[in-house]
This record gives sequence, structure tokens and C-alpha cells, in this order.
Amino acid sequence: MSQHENIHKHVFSITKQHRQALHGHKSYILWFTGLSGSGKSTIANMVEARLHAKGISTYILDGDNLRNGLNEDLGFSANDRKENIRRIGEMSKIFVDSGIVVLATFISPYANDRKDVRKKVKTDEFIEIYVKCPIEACEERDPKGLYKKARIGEITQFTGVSAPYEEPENPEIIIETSQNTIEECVQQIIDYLIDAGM
Ligand SMILES: Nc1ncnc2c1ncn2[C@@H]1O[C@H](COP(=O)(O)OS(=O)(=O)O)[C@@H](OP(=O)(O)O)[C@H]1O
Ligand SMILES: Nc1ncnc2c1ncn2[C@@H]1O[C@H](COP(=O)(O)OP(=O)(O)O)[C@@H](O)[C@H]1O
Repeated sequence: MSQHENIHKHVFSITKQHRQALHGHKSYILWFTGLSGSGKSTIANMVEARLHAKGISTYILDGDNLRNGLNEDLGFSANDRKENIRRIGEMSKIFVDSGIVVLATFISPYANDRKDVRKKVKTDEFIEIYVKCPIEACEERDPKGLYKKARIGEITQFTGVSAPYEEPENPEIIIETSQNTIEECVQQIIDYLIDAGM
């Protein structure tokens, strides 16, 4: 017997469409993926400020922040990362249903885990942004000193050093943070959203 057999979905009268109409805009997920130090949080922070200034309701879900709360029980094994991304995917879907634009900033190194999130929402509600930056540049930045610790073995399973990162094959947007300024990367995302009517 399925454990879900006795769980019945309740349909409420106020729907995503009602909430979107109240907000006056579409809701969707901007999914930032990339190495530690590639610029996910920096860019998402500025994109959110630009959207907020236009009257768009937003929320940032960030790896470090969520791992101090909802996901405090998870580490960095492949299975724990999968569960991390699964939970964030479910949360992101709830945000989309509530009419809010989600900016999710997670390394999310496994292509299949990202694909699973994509499948949870409609095609145009998931915008994958590959925050592309060579590991050498990320390591040079090392904003939290984590690469240094990973190189001397103080942190294990560190993405790009002792754990894999699978590059997105077909992301909606690629920003190259070692080639372009922060402002240029932010503008590239804003331009995409304007072109897509978001
Ligand atoms: N082993 C290891 N590998 C990668 N990252 C590590 C690790 N240990 C701690 N950290 C810190 O955790 C942040 C990444 O968390 P995420 O939830 O985004 O990771 S994942 O998507 O589940 O792979 C990551 O944040 P960012 O630097 O902002 O990417 C690090 O600060
Ligand atoms: N073009 C750029 N885009 C994003 N970040 C940049 C860029 N150029 C330099 N940086 C710097 O790189 C660092 C990126 O750190 P962070 O945003 O925390 O990365 P992540 O969230 O991916 O770990 C910041 O110190 C930021 O100022």
C-alpha cells in the first residue's frame, strides 16, 4: 500500500492565477547554479534589487542561509545535496504558486537534481542561469576562505576540488563573471526577462 494512499489533495478557491493577478506579474524561478565563489549570491542580490524597484515581489533562497535552518541536517555527500535541492525545489514551487519570483542560489552541482526541479513547474517558470567562472578565478577570489581549507583537506567533498560540478548543458542564460562586470551580468539577466515578457 502506498504511504500516500490516504492523503487527498485539497483544492482551494484562490489559485496561482488569482495571486499573480494581485501581484500584477508572473511568478517563476531564477535558478542560479555555479561553483562556490562564482558570483551566485552577488548577482542574485543585485537582480533582486532591480526587480524589487520595479514593484516585483521576490524572495532569495540561498544555500548558506537554508543550510542553517530547513536543511541543517544535510551535509555535502551526493545524496545530501540531492535532498537539499529536492527540498529547495519543493519550496520554490510553493513560492511560484504564491505568486512570488524566487531567486535560488545553490551550487546544485548535479544536472539530474536541477532537471528534477525544472520538472516541478511549467516550462516558462524555470530559468536556469549558469554562473560560469573558471575554478582558478573562484579560487583566487575565495571570499570565504573555503578553497584554502579544501586544498589542505580541512573541508572534504568540496565542489570543484574533491567533488564534481556538472556544467548545465542548455541553460536559459549563461553569465561569465570572470569576463564581465557585475553590472553587465545583472543587465544580461534583466534583458532576458524583459525579452521574455517577465
Ligand atoms: N564541501 C562543500 N562543497 C561546497 N560548498 C560547501 C562545502 N562545505 C561548505 N560549503 C558552503 O556551502 C555552500 C553551498 O551550499 P549549497 O546548498 O549551495 O550546495 S549544494 O547545492 O547542495 O551543492 C557554499 O556556498 P557558496 O560559496 O555561496 O556556493 C559554501 O559556503
Ligand atoms: N562579475 C562578477 N560577478 C559576480 N561576482 C563577482 C564578479 N566579479 C567579481 N566578483 C566577486 O566574486 C565574489 C563572488 O562571491 P559570491 O557572490 O558569494 O559567490 P557564490 O554565491 O557563487 O559563492 C564576490 O566577492 C564578488 O564581489
